[in-house]
Amino acid sequence: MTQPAAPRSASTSHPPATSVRADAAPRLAARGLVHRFGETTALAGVDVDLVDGGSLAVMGPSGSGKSTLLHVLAGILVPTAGVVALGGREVQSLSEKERSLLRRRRYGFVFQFGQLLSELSALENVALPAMLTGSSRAQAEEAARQWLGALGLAGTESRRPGELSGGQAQRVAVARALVTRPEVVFADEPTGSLDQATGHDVMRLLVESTRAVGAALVVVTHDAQVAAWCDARIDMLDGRVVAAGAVPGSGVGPRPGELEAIRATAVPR
Ligand SMILES: Nc1ncnc2c1ncn2[C@@H]1O[C@H](COP(=O)(O)OP(=O)(O)OP(=O)(O)O)[C@@H](O)[C@H]1O
Repeated sequence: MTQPAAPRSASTSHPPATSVRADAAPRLAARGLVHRFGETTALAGVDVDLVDGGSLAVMGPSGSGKSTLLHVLAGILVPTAGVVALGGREVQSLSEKERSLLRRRRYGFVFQFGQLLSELSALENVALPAMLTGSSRAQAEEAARQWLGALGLAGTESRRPGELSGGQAQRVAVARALVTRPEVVFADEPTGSLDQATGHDVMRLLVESTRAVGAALVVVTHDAQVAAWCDARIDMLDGRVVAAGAVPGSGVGPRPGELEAIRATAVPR
């Protein structure tokens, strides 16, 4: 087992920040990422490796480039320079349509405000991505029902987002992100709208269930306690990684029975 080390300061020649397991080939690898918005350089040369089952927190002050990094890694933005490779295949040269398909089929997303569709039930919100990637309605709804159960939401299937608490809505968002068995999950301030206890509950489920399906996770957060749930963390400033390292003693593991329920869940890739 990898022994966690204290975060270390990064030099200009530091190795890529990685979501731990130095021996594993990265699922998503980024090298030399630069992104400019006009005169503003949001990313000034960032290297990142995300490994299967690993989790990486991205921290830093407002304007340091965290969201831009997430958007470039996820293929929402095309970098001005640098390379992003998923499973060894470069993605930044794909067409807009191909990147859109990639995001739908191989990535999951969790945002600060779950962005659930208000007119759909919790079950329909979770089933929708599975249907969009080719599952029948019956298959998708069965997978959605299992995910909702695994995340402690049995009984909420028919409720609309407006009838859920903030924590329940974010857990539905986690289920929706994972129902397609993505390879990488991107979360931007996933607990930003929640109180601390509820936020920890959501982070625990997000980290453990992402790990259980073998996906890589990247979490943008302002909150060091949220980052502490991840295996590793990078700190950004002015578009650069200024510190990178493993997070000591991260996570406390799932509650009894929870991981089994999660493992038994989800539609095949
Ligand atoms: N669409 C855009 N157009 C122009 N400049 C942008 C755009 N998006 C971000 N920027 C600029 O790029 C830099 C990095 O922004 P980014 O949103 O990535 O930072 P952040 O660390 O995520 O900030 P926050 O914590 O406030 O969300 C900032 O200077 C920001 O003003």
